Amino acid sequence: MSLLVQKFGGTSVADSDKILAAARRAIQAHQRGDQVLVVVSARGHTTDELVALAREINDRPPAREMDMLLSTGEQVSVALMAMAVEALGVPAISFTGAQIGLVTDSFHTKARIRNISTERMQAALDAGRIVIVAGFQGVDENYNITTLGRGGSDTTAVALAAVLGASACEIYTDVDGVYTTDPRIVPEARKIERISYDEMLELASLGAGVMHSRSIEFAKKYGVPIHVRSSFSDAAGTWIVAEADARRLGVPVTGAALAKDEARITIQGVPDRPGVVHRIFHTISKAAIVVDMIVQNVAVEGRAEVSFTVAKGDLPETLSAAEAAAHAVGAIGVQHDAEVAKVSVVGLGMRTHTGVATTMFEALAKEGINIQMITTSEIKISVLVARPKAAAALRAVHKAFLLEMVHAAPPSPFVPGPSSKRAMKLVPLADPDADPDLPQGMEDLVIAGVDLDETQANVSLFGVPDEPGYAARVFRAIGEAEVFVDMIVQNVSLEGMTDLSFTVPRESADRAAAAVRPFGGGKVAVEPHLAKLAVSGVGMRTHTGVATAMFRALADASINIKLINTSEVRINVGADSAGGKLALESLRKAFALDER
Ligand SMILES: Nc1ncnc2c1ncn2[C@@H]1O[C@H](COP(=O)(O)OP(=O)(O)O)[C@@H](O)[C@H]1O
Ligand SMILES: N[C@@H](CC(=O)OP(=O)(O)O)C(=O)O
Repeated sequence: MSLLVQKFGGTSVADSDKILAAARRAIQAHQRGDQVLVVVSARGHTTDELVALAREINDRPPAREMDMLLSTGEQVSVALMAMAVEALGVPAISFTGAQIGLVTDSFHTKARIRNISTERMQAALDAGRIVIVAGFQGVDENYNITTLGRGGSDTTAVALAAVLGASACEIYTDVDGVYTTDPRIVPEARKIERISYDEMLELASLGAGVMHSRSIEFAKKYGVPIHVRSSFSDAAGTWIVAEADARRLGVPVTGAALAKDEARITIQGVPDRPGVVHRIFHTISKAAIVVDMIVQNVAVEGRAEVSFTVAKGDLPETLSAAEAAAHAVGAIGVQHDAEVAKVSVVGLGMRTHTGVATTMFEALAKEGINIQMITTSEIKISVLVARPKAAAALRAVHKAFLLEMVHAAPPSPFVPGPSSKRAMKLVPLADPDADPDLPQGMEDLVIAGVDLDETQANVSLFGVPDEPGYAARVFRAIGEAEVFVDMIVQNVSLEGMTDLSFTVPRESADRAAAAVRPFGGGKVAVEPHLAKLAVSGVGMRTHTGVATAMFRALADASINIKLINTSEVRINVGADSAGGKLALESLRKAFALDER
């Protein structure tokens, strides 16, 4: 008998009819012979209403009391859902997070799961009941109620599927799957039949609100297939699965996303020497701010510009941290823009297709949209644009990659394998016999590897005019010279001019330099010996300290950082090749230690 986890989001339990409809779905699966565990969120906009209510009373409500309050939304839902299932004639039992021993750390309003006890749920399932669990909540070691951060019910559902060895985790929502982009902004968006964990992780963090990034990290770590589908229809939705099951040949881009509420901070005139980048991000991560797009390009006259983005709401705190950091490292100043948005494309196919960046930049150029910043990773390209242009930029990019067509012919439906105990061995909390080599908490960071690539060269083009169409023309010329570009970094322009850096295979560096020489001020620099260092793993974004730890390890080895780009699953740094091996050693040492 296999076990199915079904999660119903706020929109799917908004009123009593919807609760009854969700209960019927759970019962259908139960009647097919599955054991069924249901995770529910607070009804409709309950959580938002509770947040607003708290703010009416106290504009800085204590985080512990906030969790006490917010967790009530899900408690209402589980009770009603259990009543609905019982009303339809099937035995059910509801549990809060505390009642299933979902133990978290004590970071109120953004707690991480450490451990879950399966006994009580398993006993109820074995007794033939449908088990209903409150999403989004847990309890710390001292029995304080905690919540997992907004959207956290997805994480609860996937975590329960992981520890119980469910055959799949179904996420029921108000759309019938993951779309090529947000269908509210681009009505031509198409449903994606299958997507890999890494692509979904990128899309989720880049703005596709349909799934919570942390839940995908869980699914990847524990191998849980996720099926995102509509609560209001029986149509197959989107399967989020391992790469081998998701690959689509011939398609470079799987989806596009928009993060609307971003703010950009630039630290100007940062001295180009080892340790400086580490000091900057250490100061910012100490303020518990999640830094997103980090861009540093090659220094001019011993000074570089370091830019990064944060959620707009975090801007005031970030600015004070950035100003302190700038002062500490002897930078010239801090500049910011609160009116920016990030548009990204994601696809496994980018690893093998050339010209993806050019297509994206040309689509934006055609709409007259200026690209303020560029950063890339193996499977994504992100650009920063002015917020009022964001929706038009997303539509243009979606169209350029023919995303309204590529998913029209669905592959055969994914069939999950039999239920198996895929869960990693979990160490009981505070167990004196715990194996120090195993993660202590389910959401601990897992570093998969540290790599050194010494085959690349860096090409920088200085004095590029900051106007629409430039990046498109430059990368078209590189494409025509048949050069495969790996990392692209363009920092924000401060005086109407910007610099563009990119990495290419060493043997094609001169060809690339010749191709871009006609552009900009014509000043091109080739750094033929670049060491590209990468740290990859699961939890890189949610554990903000990873980039900082990487920069610290490089600073300790006196390695100067020249280029940075980050993604959900990887942080890449370009450094002087002379120190490559030393840097690799230093990183290996740094990440052998458990981060938290
Ligand atoms: N790429 C995407 N595919 C599907 N939906 C998306 C995407 N990007 C954003 N969305 C939005 O996410 C919404 C569903 O997420 P959410 O409101 O959190 O649901 P729930 O309350 O069920 O958890 C959809 O209504 C859709 O507008
Ligand atoms: N109710 C919580 C948790 C959650 O995950 O909700 P939903 O599944 O509706 O996104 C929130 O609004 O953040």
